[in-house]
Amino acid sequence: MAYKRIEHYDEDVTNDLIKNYRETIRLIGEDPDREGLIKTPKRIAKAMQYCTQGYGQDAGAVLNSAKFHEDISEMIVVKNIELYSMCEHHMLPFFGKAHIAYIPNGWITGLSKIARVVDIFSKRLQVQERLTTQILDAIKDALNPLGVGVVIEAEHLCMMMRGVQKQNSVTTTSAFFGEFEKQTTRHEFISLISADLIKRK
Ligand SMILES: Nc1nc2c(ncn2[C@@H]2O[C@H](COP(=O)(O)OP(=O)(O)OP(=O)(O)O)[C@@H](O)[C@H]2O)c(=O)[nH]1
Ligand SMILES: [Zn+2]
Repeated sequence: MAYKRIEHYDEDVTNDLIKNYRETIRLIGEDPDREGLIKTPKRIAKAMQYCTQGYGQDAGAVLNSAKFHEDISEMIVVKNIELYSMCEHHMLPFFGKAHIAYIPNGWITGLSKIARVVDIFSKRLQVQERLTTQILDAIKDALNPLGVGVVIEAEHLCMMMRGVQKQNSVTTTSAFFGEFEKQTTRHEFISLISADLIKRK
């Protein structure tokens, strides 16, 4: 699958979504023909396609598009990569930060490509755990590195604005492969990101 960015919206999908969101607006007791709402179904249709554009994108192709041969065996860390995703249970946003490290094995990738991979898997309906392992697997498969570590911290609106209504909980998920399964390597990575972890009073 080629790496593509959505620069236009699929007309048929947009028209079908507009019909759906007009109906949704009506079902929640609003008037879809009210002046302030008249363009809303189209806005949501575009926003939803934007927020789920990761389905049309291939993380492996992105990582391979800027892959360079380098004999480096030290840890590379890209931290504080902001992410916005939607939980697959409520289709409400969850958002936070990803911290990613890998130890190359002859190949490195462009730093921005690591952040692009986060976007590709975030812009789908997700659970935070699967998002974490998908990022890990994509880097593992594309670069064949000695190790990969991924830590994601996120706040889930489905736990904040509804449901259990906890405003301060932060969910941390992690996935480790290869060298990062060893405690020393894992500790080095965690110590490099520890100052950046989300703090709560
Ligand atoms: N493991 C995991 N759970 C998530 C994630 N996002 C949302 N959830 C949870 O998915 C669960 C769905 O539970 P259900 O009982 O089917 O749904 P619900 O009745 O709306 O649950 P409440 O949110 O507790 O009101 C909830 O516990 C959510 O907190 C995620 O990324 N990972
Ligand atoms: Zn949810």
